[in-house]
Amino acid sequence: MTNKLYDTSLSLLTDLYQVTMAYGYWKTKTAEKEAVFNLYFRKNPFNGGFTIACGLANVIGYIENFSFSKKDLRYLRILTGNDEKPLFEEAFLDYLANLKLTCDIEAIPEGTVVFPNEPLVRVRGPILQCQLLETPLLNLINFESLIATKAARLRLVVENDTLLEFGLRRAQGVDGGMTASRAAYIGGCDATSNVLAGKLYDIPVRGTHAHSWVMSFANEQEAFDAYAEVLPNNVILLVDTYDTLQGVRHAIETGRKLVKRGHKLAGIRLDSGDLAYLSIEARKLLDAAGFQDTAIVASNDLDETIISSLRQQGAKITVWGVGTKLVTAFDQPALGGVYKLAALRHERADQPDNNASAGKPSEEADNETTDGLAHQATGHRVTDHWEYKMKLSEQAIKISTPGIQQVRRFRDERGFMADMIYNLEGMDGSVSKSATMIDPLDFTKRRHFDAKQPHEDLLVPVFRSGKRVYDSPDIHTVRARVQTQLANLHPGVKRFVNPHTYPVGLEKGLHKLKTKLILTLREGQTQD
Ligand SMILES: Nc1ncnc2c1ncn2[C@@H]1O[C@H](COP(=O)(O)OP(=O)(O)OP(=O)(O)O)[C@@H](O)[C@H]1O
Ligand SMILES: O=P(O)(O)OC[C@H]1O[C@H](OP(=O)(O)OP(=O)(O)O)[C@H](O)[C@@H]1O
Ligand SMILES: O=C(O)c1cccnc1
Repeated sequence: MTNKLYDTSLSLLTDLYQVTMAYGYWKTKTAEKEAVFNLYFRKNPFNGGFTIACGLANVIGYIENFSFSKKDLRYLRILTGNDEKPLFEEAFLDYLANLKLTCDIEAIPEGTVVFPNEPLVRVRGPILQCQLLETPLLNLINFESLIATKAARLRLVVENDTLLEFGLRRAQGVDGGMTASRAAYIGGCDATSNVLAGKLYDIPVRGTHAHSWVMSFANEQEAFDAYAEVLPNNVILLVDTYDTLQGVRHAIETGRKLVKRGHKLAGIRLDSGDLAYLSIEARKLLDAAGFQDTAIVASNDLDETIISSLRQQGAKITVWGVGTKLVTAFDQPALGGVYKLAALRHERADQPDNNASAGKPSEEADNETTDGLAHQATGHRVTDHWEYKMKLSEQAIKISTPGIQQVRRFRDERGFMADMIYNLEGMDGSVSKSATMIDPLDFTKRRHFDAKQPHEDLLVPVFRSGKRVYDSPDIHTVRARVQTQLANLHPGVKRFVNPHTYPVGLEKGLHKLKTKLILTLREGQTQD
């Protein structure tokens, strides 16, 4: 029930520079050079302590449908450079016409809690193909992860109350609305008002009515009675069109008539004014009239801060309708996910690697000379020779991590303890015996894990040589996963004000590899 918006190839849904670089790789005969790219973000959104991974199902749909149609190629053919001459030569367009994705892709399943600098997706394959996937992968993962995280924050605040997503009218266009509804449900909403999202994604749909219904009648009582008459099984009356507490009395009147007909007044909705005060007063009126089971729904520019405050004020609201601030991720409109080249495969098996060590994740790595080391890999290739790549920056946080990365999450009986990023290709099995994790921003901070420490590797195979090897769980399973994942997080990581930083570090061998590479690259710069 996912991906229906992406049942067609969207291979041109990318930045032009990806296509021009693809052309460059093709032209310089490096298109097939094997590369590894990691997709990760550097900072949790909303000044929070965690992020929810989301968007993989749509990534899978995108990749499975990937191809350049005749129409796509016709368009690329007419693109010109500064000199008005065609950008791409015909033979390249023929190459694209026959291009089939053959990448290996690993990803962290949707609904997993993730943290800065961890690869959420790792793409390994011909560099031209990896490059073409950068923009769409970022587009798909960044937005959905952002919205799922926002919804998860709202869920933390509303606890067991009902959370409805009402955002379509304020969403960023059609797709923004659709994917936001999907991600919001995964993050923790109970239902959406978006009917198409309900249909395509199997999300429960719910709703009340608008002020226009009330305004279209001679008076409020008539409007409520008429609504109850036509929809007796879904009576949630919006009471604030004229005078809220008077509106509650009118709703009670309609409720009495409903009860006589064997139905019930399911709820009233407040959409303006002081929601704490009005909900408390409305609750008193409803209870006094015997409508203890009638729920009070609230909406009006809500977000997790306002809801938290309303609950602290003793508001008697049990159903929360959240629109604009959820689907637009109002206080942080983008997750800053990036996609960085982390390794390039050497073509000749006996070629020494002058740029970096093998990044052995073991205690022994310390004792070895790492210069020019050609290492044995334990994966499906007998000998792999990788040149590790990284992007330097003056800001430590912006320096990318090299390597073919995997994330190992350690846990104890209380929940998740720490995540260790390690270099898979440098792995010689010893990481499963014991491992040392180093804080990337303070190398003196270390943690040791022995072989008995329960753990899980987060990235799972999704595509092998372009063929899908992973079935996305249904959306309800993904949604449930978010809650079990959050239950494993220390409360300090989940708090909104100055959250505790969940420990994410580099395995010792990878830390060494990164440090050495930084030094090599900086030296290279000064010599130039
Ligand atoms: N008791 C409360 N504590 C904190 N925030 C509240 C409380 N009651 C309402 N709010 C929030 O205050 C914000 C705006 O309310 P404001 O009074 O400006 O407009 P309004 O109630 O929508 O008025 P109107 O729609 O009549 O113009 C909304 O985001 C609403 O959710
Ligand atoms: O406030 P949001 O979180 O976006 O939730 C959705 C809003 O959409 C509807 O009204 P609309 O905003 O269209 O009109 P109104 O502001 O006049 O109520 C509804 O009554 C909510 O207030
Ligand atoms: O059903 C509702 O009450 C609703 C739907 C969309 C936006 N605001 C409210």
